[in-house]
Amino acid sequence: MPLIAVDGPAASGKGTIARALGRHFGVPHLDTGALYRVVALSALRSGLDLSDGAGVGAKAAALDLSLLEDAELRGAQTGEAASLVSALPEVRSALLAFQKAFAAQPGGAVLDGRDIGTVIAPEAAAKLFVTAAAETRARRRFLELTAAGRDVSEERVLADILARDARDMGRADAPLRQAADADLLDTSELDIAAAVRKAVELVSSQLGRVS
Ligand SMILES: Nc1ncnc2c1ncn2[C@@H]1O[C@H](COP(=O)(O)OP(=O)(O)O)[C@@H](O)[C@H]1O
Ligand SMILES: Nc1ccn([C@@H]2O[C@H](COP(=O)(O)OP(=O)(O)O)[C@@H](O)[C@H]2O)c(=O)n1
Repeated sequence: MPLIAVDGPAASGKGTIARALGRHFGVPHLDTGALYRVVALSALRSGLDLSDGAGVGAKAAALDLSLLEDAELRGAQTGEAASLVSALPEVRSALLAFQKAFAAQPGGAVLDGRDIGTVIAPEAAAKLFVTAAAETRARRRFLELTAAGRDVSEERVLADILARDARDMGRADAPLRQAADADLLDTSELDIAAAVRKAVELVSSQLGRVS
């Protein structure tokens, strides 16, 4: 059964695509970014210093999955904090086993994140690296946040996204990068339906199937 890895920068549409791939191929989906967001939210609420590897690592080891439903999970502050805590090796190693176990399900799986094709599931049968122009990504995230009732400016969202991408690509432990065997999917000029169609086509071809 197919194991599919989807990576890419913030608001590129990787979650939307990964969810759709899960439905199309009939495999469960894991949004790994949400795990880092849960850790960030726990750390923020406990007043931890976000560079405290041991303290934040303990939050990752005792993952409070009820926070997946928290209203603040998708907020910009949580995303920024997630990008800070995700650079801590203690946090990455505490989340490794959970993600690897999800990927190893006998029925297959699709995971999206930053290091799925490179670290979590390098053996994946199909890999996509989803990207889009930074301005396009900022626009999408801005629309998403304002639809959720958040008061943000598009300029601020763009600045946050650029800062987060730089940190995610520049960290020593599992940096964001395209795996050598991943297909690049630029969604800048594609709406959701077209992006999903293209993703299904690329993954089907990697799996040696007709889409
Ligand atoms: N191709 C697309 N065109 C327009 N909007 C998109 C596209 N893909 C995703 N979106 C929207 O952009 C936002 C971010 O998408 P998401 O899949 O959550 O990105 P990521 O998981 O990469 O952060 C969501 O509101 C989503 O509905
Ligand atoms: N596999 C992953 C997934 C997310 N992350 C981190 O978690 C943060 C939040 O991830 P996310 O996927 O929810 O962010 P968006 O792309 O949705 O904005 C990212 O900025 C990364 O720093 C990671 O390091 N490794």
